Amino acid sequence: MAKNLILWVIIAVVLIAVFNNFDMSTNAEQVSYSRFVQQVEQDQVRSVTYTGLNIRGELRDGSSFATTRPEYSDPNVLIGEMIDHGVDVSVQPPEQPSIWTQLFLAAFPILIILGVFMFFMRQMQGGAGGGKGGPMSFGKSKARLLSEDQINTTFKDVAGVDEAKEDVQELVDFLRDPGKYQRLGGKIPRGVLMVGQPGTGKTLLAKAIAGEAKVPFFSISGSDFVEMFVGVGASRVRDMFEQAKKQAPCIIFIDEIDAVGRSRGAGIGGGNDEREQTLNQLLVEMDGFEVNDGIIVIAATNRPDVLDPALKRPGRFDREVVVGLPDVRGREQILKVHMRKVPVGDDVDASVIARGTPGFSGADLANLINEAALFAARLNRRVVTAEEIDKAKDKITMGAERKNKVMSEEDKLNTAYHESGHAIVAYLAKESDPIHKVTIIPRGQALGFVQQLPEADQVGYSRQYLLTRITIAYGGRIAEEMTVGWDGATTGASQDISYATGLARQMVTKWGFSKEAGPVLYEKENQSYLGSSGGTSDFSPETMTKIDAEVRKILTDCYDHAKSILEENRDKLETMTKALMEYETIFPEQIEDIMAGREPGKPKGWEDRDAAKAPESEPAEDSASDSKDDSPTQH
Ligand SMILES: Nc1ncnc2c1ncn2[C@@H]1O[C@H](COP(=O)(O)OP(=O)(O)OP(=O)(O)O)[C@@H](O)[C@H]1O
Ligand SMILES: [Zn+2]
Repeated sequence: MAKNLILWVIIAVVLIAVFNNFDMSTNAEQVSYSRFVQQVEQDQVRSVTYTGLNIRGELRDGSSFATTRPEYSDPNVLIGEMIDHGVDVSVQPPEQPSIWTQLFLAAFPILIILGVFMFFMRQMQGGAGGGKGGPMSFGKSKARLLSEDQINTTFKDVAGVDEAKEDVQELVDFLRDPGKYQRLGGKIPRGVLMVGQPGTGKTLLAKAIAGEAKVPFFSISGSDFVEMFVGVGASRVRDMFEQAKKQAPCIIFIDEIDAVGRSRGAGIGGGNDEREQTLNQLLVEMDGFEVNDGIIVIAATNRPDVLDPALKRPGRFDREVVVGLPDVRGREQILKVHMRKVPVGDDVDASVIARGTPGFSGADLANLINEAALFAARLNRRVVTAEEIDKAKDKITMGAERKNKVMSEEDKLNTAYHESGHAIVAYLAKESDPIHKVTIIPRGQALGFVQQLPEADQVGYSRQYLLTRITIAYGGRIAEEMTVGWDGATTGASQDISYATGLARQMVTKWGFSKEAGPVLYEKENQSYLGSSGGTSDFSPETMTKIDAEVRKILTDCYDHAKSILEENRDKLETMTKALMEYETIFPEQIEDIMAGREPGKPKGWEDRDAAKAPESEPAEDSASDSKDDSPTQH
C-alpha cells in the first residue's frame, strides 16, 4: 500500500515533467538570440509572440522558430526595432503552471512524508524481526510471509523423520494443484497438528512442505496472538486468514499452538478471556474457509495433551503428524545434512557420532556440528576433526538444562529391556492391537496416547481388551526385574503402573467389569474438580474396601499373566533387547523374526549400510534419565 503510493508519486512527477517539456517544444527551431536579432534586421521575420522571456515566431519563408531573450535587455527597444521592420508583434502574459501542477507541487512533500511513515508502520507490523508493532498494529496479524521463491527448504533438508515426511506428502500433492487433487477424489486436509519435542524439526518440515509445493508460507507463533488487550488476538487471527486467502494455495504455520489452544476454562478462575476469544476466532476461521480455498493450517506443539479438544474435531486439526526424536539411523542422516555445510576431516564418521548421541534432537545435532566448527575455527583448523566434535558434544551435554540429553549406555539397556517386555507381552496377549514399532527413543506422544485411552469412553472396549492393556503395561517393569533385577528396576515404570491402576479402577467403578462390585457406577460424573478422578468418597468404607480389593485383584492377575508370558519367552526378550541396542527402532518384520526364534533382519533403511559397520558405541555418559518412554509400545 505504502509502496504503491510512492510509485504513484514517481509516476506523477515523470508525467508532469514530460508534459511541461512537450509544451515548450512545439516543433519550432531553436535559434540563438543574436541570430534572431539578425533575422529581424534582415527583414526575414514575419510575426513574433512574446511570452515572458520566451519568444516564438514565424519567418517569412513559413518556418517557425523559438528563442529566449536575455532578462536584462529592454524589450521595448527590440519591439520598436521589430515594428520598424514590419514584424507583427503580439505579447502574452507569462505562462503559469496549471492549477493541478501547482496543487501537486504543494502536496508533494506531504505525500512523501506520508509514504515514508506508512512504509515504516508496515515494516513494524510485518515484523521482519517480529518486534512489537506499536499501537497502530493492534489487530494486524504478525504473521511473517515467505513467498514461494524465498523458500529454499525442501524434504532433502529434513532428515531422519521419514514417517512424518510420508505423512505430509499428500499435503504437498494437494497444494501443488488443489483442484486436480480434489477431482481425483483425495480427501482434502485442512488442519494438521505436528507433534514433537522441541528441536525435532517441526518448523523445518512445515517449511519444506511449502518449499516442495512451491507455495507461500505464513508463519506465526501462538504467543504472538496473545496480547494484554481483549479482542486483539481475535482480530489478529482474522487478519491473518484474510491475508492468507489472498495468497492461496498457501500454508499457515502456527508454532506453539498451545499458547492459544489450551483447553478453555482450564485453570482456576475460569481462565483467560482474551486467550479464549482468540481460540474461538481460530476455530471460527478454520470452520469458515472452504477446503478448496487451498489453505492448509499446520500447527506445532509439544504438548498435544493440553490442547482444547475442540481444536482436534473433524475439519479442524484432525490430522496428527508425529515428528519424533531421531533414532540412530535418523541421527546419522541429520548429521550428514549438516556436515555438508562445513568441511569435515577424514576421521569424522557420522555413524559413529550418531551412536554416541542417543536422545539428541535434530536441533541438538545441528548445534553439535556448529559448535564443532566454531572450536575448529578458534584453533585455526581448516577442517573439523573428531576432536572438536567430542568437545562440542561435551559442551552440549553439560549445558545446564540439558542434563538428560544423552542416554547413558545403562539407561539405554534398561529401556531396551523395558520396551522389549511391553512388546513381547503385546505380541502374545489376547485381543492386542498389532505392533507398529518398538523404539527406545523417548516419545512423549505415545505416552499421551496411552493416558487418553481410559477417558475415551465413547468408544467401546471389551473387558479382555482392557485386561490386555493392563497386562502389557506391566510387561516393561517385569522385564526389568527379570534382567537387571529388583534393585536395578527403574522409575521408568511409574507411568505404566499409574496407567494400569487407573484403568483397573475404572473397570470396577465405572464400567461394571467386576462381578464382586457389581454393575454399579461408583463414580459421580462431573464432580471432579480440576480433573481429578477421585470420587468414591461418598461410599461406605466397606464398599471402598471392596472396590480396592477388586482393583487389586485385576492388577495382580494381569501382573502374573505378564510375568508368565515373559518367563516363557526369556530368550526372545534377550534377542529383542539386543536388536534394540543395535537399531534403537525395530518394526513388525524384525518382531516377527524374533518371535519366531530367528535372528532379526536389519530394519528398513539399514540394508543399504552394508559391511562398513560402525564401531561399538562410546563410553557411557553419566545421566540418570528419569523420563523414559513408559508407553506400551503399540499404536
Ligand atoms: N530432522 C531434521 N533434519 C535436519 N535438521 C534438523 C532436523 N530437525 C531439526 N533440525 C535442525 O534444527 C533446527 C531447528 O529445528 P526446528 O526449529 O524445525 O525445530 P522445531 O521442532 O520446530 O523446534 P521448536 O519446537 O523448538 O520450535 C533446524 O533449523 C535444523 O537446522
Ligand atoms: Zn513402560
